[in-house]
Order: sequence, then C-alpha cells, then structure tokens
Amino acid sequence: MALVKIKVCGITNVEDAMAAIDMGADLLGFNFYRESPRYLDAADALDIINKIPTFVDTAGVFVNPSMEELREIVELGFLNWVQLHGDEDPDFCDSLRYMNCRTIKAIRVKSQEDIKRAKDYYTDAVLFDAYHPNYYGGTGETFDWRLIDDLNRRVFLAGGLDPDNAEDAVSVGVYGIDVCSGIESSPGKKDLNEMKRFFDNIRHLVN
Ligand SMILES: O=C(O)c1ccccc1NCC(=O)[C@H](O)[C@H](O)COP(=O)(O)O
Repeated sequence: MALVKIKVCGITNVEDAMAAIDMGADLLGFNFYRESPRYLDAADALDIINKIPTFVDTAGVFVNPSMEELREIVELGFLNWVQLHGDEDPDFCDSLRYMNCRTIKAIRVKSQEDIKRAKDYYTDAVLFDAYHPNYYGGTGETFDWRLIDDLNRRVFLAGGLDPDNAEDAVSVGVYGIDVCSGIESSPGKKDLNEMKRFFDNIRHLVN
C-alpha cells in the first residue's frame, strides 16, 4: 500500500491483526513487556501470527529485556523485528546483531538531545516516541516532530498518532509511522472504525 511503512502496535488478538492487514498495515507489533496493558506471551503471539498472512512483518516490543529473554523469543522464529523500547544502551543493541532479526531502537524524545542520541545506535531503524516520566510507551502523547532532522536512515515516528494527525505524520517524510492507543477502544483492543479512519485519512498520500 505504502511508500511509508505503517506499523500497528499493541496487537493482542486475531481480529485486530486481520483488520490491520486488510487495511494496509506493513508491520504488526506484539508487546512482550509484562507491565504493558497490551502484554501477551510468546505462545499467544505465535497463535495470532500462525493465523495471519506471511507477507506482513512482525515486531516484538521489549523493555530492558535480558539477553536470555530476548534470545528465547527470537529463536522461536516468528519475529522479523525486535523493538527495544527501554533504556537499552548501544552496546546491548549491537550485541543483537547476530540474532536472526532486524532491530528497532525506540528513543523517547524530550528534547533535541534525544534525537541526536539516535546516531549512537547502529540498529536497522530507530523509532522516536514521546517521553513520559512514568511510562515507556503506548501513552498517546506526541512530541514536537519538527525536531526530527535526519531522514537518511529508517525512522519510525510514534507517539500519539491517531486518525486526525496521521496525514501530518506521513508528511514528515519518515520511513514509517507507528500507531497504538490512538485507534483503540480500550488498552489492547483496537476500535476498527477508528483504525479504518486512520488508514482512510492517509490512503491518498501513500498510494
Ligand atoms: O504500548 C505499550 O503499552 C508500550 C508499553 C511500553 C513500551 C512500549 C509500548 N508500546 C510501543 C509502541 O510501539 C507504541 O506504538 C508507541 O509507544 C506509541 O504509542 P501511542 O502513543 O499509544 O500510539
């Protein structure tokens, strides 16, 4: 569908996964952070992934995982991407290079300094999300997108995207956009009407 990749994060059930794919999602995010209201375990994620077409990519979201925890899930072989959404340092991210998976480092943006930190990470992509003092992600908060200054690598724009600002988000010119709570009816359950509105509002830009 798109020149910009569309990642729908916080998938917890087959119905939402299939709807996102039908509407044009390129990547589905599955959250393995136990404190997230969107958490699911590897067996549940695998169960969903086994029921969806193989042409869509899958991303596993982790927050400060141990290497063992990561390896255990990645070795199951159902993830195309690992998204590190905590305080993982560049060395930790580098050490994932030998895993059979692409990597996304999420950086929560408070100021230009955070955007600059992206250059320390040699991951396949970076994802800029809004900073929140109490939560690592999925907050529905936005940050000042004008801070993004390097579009010469794969950048995902996240944080507070919804049907009404999706068009502006695509216009930033990033590699991908990421939406989670802005198309939910409650944490972990997508509102399929809002999801449709999200995709409808950007279809003319990405086709
Ligand atoms: O979604 C969560 O609950 C979450 C919790 C902890 C770390 C990351 C989490 N989500 C990761 C994502 O990629 C979200 O899509 C991203 O934070 C944007 O969320 P939202 O502002 O709700 O669109």
